[in-house]
Amino acid sequence: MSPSLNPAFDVIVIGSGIGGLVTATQLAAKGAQVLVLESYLIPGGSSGYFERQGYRFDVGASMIFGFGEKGTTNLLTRALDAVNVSQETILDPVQIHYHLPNQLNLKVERVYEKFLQNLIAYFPHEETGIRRFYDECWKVFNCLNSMDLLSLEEPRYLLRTFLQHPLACLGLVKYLPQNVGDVARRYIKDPELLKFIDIECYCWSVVTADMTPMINAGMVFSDRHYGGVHYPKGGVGQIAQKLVAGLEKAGGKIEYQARVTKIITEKGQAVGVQLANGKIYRGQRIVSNATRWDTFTKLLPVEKTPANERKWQQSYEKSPSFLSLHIGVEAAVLPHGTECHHIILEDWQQMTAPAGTLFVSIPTLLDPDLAPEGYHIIHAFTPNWIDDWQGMSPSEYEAKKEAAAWQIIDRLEQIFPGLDAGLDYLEVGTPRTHQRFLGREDGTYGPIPRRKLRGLLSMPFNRTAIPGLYCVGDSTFPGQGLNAVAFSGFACAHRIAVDLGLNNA
Ligand SMILES: NC(=O)c1ccc[n+]([C@@H]2O[C@H](COP(=O)([O-])OP(=O)(O)OC[C@H]3O[C@@H](n4cnc5c(N)ncnc54)[C@H](O)[C@@H]3O)[C@@H](O)[C@H]2O)c1
Ligand SMILES: CC(C)=CCC/C(C)=C/C=C/C(C)=C/C=C/C(C)=C/C=C/C=C(C)/C=C/C=C(C)/C=C/C=C(\C)CCC=C(C)C
Repeated sequence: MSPSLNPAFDVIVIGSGIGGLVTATQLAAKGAQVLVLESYLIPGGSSGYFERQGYRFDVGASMIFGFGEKGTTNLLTRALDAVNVSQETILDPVQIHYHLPNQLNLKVERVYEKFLQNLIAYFPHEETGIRRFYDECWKVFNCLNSMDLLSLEEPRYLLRTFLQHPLACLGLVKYLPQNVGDVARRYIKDPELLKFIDIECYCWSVVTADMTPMINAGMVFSDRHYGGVHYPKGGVGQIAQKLVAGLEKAGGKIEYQARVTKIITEKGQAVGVQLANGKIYRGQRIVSNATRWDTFTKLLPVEKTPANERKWQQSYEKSPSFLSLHIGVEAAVLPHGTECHHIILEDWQQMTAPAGTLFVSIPTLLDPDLAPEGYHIIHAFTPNWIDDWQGMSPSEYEAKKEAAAWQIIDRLEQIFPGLDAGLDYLEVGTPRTHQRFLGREDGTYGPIPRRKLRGLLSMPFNRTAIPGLYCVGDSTFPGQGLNAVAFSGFACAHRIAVDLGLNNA
């Protein structure tokens, strides 16, 4: 064996985002020899963290679904359980505090009826429509929450699930091609209320209701009141750290600073990977947790991009990335009773424009240990395209970052007066930062439809046209979100376990 050839693994996972780690832990728990290769220093990808001057900042995600205790949709709880690890979480009593145009100032309370009452108070003439719309989202959720969530590419699972839960399966078949906008307009007429439904979608799908799949909305709009939104004690980075601990307990391995530069194919089949340092690993199955754009244009030669991937790229494009402010601030700036998550928008016309909608997360309100005593963390971020940050000198880049940061701070001042004076720490990340540290082309948050599509019908599952190669993460069904990529991980591991003939597949 040549010195650069390492022994074969059953499964090699490229990337340790939550999608990659759920795949890896599920397979290790089923007895597969698994290797995860992560280019960065720590696991987690977009769910990672970094520490500065006593603050522990989350890189990206902070509003976490999937930590509930009951049902089948609590996929993060289940993923950790499967490898005998657990994570303490803190229940968030309000999912989002919206600060919207025309003084629409509304809290999405954990208790469903309270949320409905808050919304009905603004739109009393639409009470029936509001109830019917959100109740229909519950129908989707109840279907999902009644069945084991595994690979839709595994016919025996589909048949078994259909025989056990025929009505739930038929319900999901009905909703799979639907988008939220069409359902909402069936019940709601008030244009401002429809705008509210748009931002309810936009703040996690980064597209309006017309383009947001009904299945995903069913999950988000119901689970926030069922399993609830939780924050992991110690920061979002803990989820990946715990999954890695579970992976290693189950006999799996992870290597850091291991950047895969090539997926090796032989006779058209994926058989291994090559790292930037030249090392080669062989595996029976290769899983890419990199985005589809990175997988099919960087890790494989562009000219070999399968036809179905080209077709997919005609339906989906990269969403914008984010401009992110990681702020440390004196605790006195935040009034007593401030909620953890806020959405700020001053003008409906600007909702989908770059730097239009402002997302705010203040995790120290739930876990004060993430900041020095007497201080809070504010993570403020807003969609932004990488093109606006290219082709400038280092000093121009720094100046643009600073100007953009102060515009955001000015907007935050409207909600949290005194923020500027109470600033203790400020770090600005741009789409270039996301691209560099997360290995995501253009720093994208994930795929979005190029035009109105039929719900989730065109989102690819885990297998690819290249035998032996699978994808996992937010470039696969059902898209963005930690609980969504956890589903993708469960499904990917299930399909591979069947393909490898593992026990307990
Ligand atoms: N601001 C935000 O809130 C935000 C931003 C982006 C994504 N997200 C969320 O994060 C989740 C994404 O999870 P995911 O599992 O799809 O992936 P991910 O992007 O979080 O993780 C992918 C991992 O793969 C690694 N990687 C990429 N290319 C590699 C290579 N060639 N070799 C080795 N390692 C490589 C990256 O370093 C990263 O750790 C989604 O839920 C999404 O919604 C949130
Ligand atoms: C057999 C027959 C006949 C049939 C069959 C049918 C079936 C079975 C079907 C099935 C289906 C399924 C399973 C599906 C699944 C789905 C899922 C799981 C989904 C999920 C989803 C989730 C989601 C979407 C989530 C999301 C979230 C997010 C994204 C979040 C975000 C957040 C952020 C960004 C933040 C914001 C805010 C602030 C800060 C304020």
